[in-house]
Amino acid sequence: MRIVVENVEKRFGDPRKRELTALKNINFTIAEQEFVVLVGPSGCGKSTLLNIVGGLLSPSDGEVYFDGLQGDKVPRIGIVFQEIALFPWRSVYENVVFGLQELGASKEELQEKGRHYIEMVGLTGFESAYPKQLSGGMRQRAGIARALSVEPDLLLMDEPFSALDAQTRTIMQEELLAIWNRTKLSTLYVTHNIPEAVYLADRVIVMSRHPGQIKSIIRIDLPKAGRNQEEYRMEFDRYVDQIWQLIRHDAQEALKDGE
Ligand SMILES: Nc1ncnc2c1ncn2[C@@H]1O[C@H](COP(=O)(O)OP(=O)(O)OP(=O)(O)O)[C@@H](O)[C@H]1O
Repeated sequence: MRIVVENVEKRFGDPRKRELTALKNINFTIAEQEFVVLVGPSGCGKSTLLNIVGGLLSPSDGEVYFDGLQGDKVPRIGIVFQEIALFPWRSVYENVVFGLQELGASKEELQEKGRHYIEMVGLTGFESAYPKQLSGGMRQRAGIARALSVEPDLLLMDEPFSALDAQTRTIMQEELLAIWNRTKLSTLYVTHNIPEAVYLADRVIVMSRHPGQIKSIIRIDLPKAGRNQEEYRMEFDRYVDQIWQLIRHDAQEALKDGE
């Protein structure tokens, strides 16, 4: 199964007045078990593209399809946003199994999968806690468990750690990689943070802005586990620098435009 994004274009606004072309000529694929990261300056259309891939927005032109999905099965998509929208009146367990409940899972399945994914994100013991009793990092973990619990064909993550402090963010990146190594889900991940992209990605899609287009697609040829170790430091930094050089000009322009 492969996700194909073909000739996607997105225009906002009234065609009779001034339209904004947010995305133009977007073509890429996400292979089975591939972790693809979108990076680019503010306003280049990362979130718009993620929402189109997730079916939350429709493209003005082009299409997104799941190639090789069995029969006429509807793809399952798990989404994690920057601010996790947990239901405040539901416990961690009730939040995590929410999607499964919507899909009509049996009570046994809810319990089994709830336990499994809560354990996977390190929240065992907090099943009955409510979101307001959790730290920001724990809330993100619960949101990740909720997205995983439906066992999606594609996991979408839009800046999931950007509201966290730097230390928590580093820990969460490591944990996400460990979780990904267990689930191997096809993933599309949006971030501003270039080292985060190099740390997590099989491939990084670098975008430019006005209109949002793909500037380059870079394969990160470093072992997935341990790429932050000393022995890979030089290659890691070279990737970070290569991506920064591609983004730098657009990022400066975005700053001038106040985006
Ligand atoms: N609903 C909308 N109506 C009109 N314009 C929109 C809408 N959503 C996004 N845009 C515009 O489309 C462009 C891309 O926005 P988008 O939020 O996708 O960028 P981004 O790369 O995710 O930005 P950031 O990194 O700052 O979150 C921007 O110029 C934005 O103002």
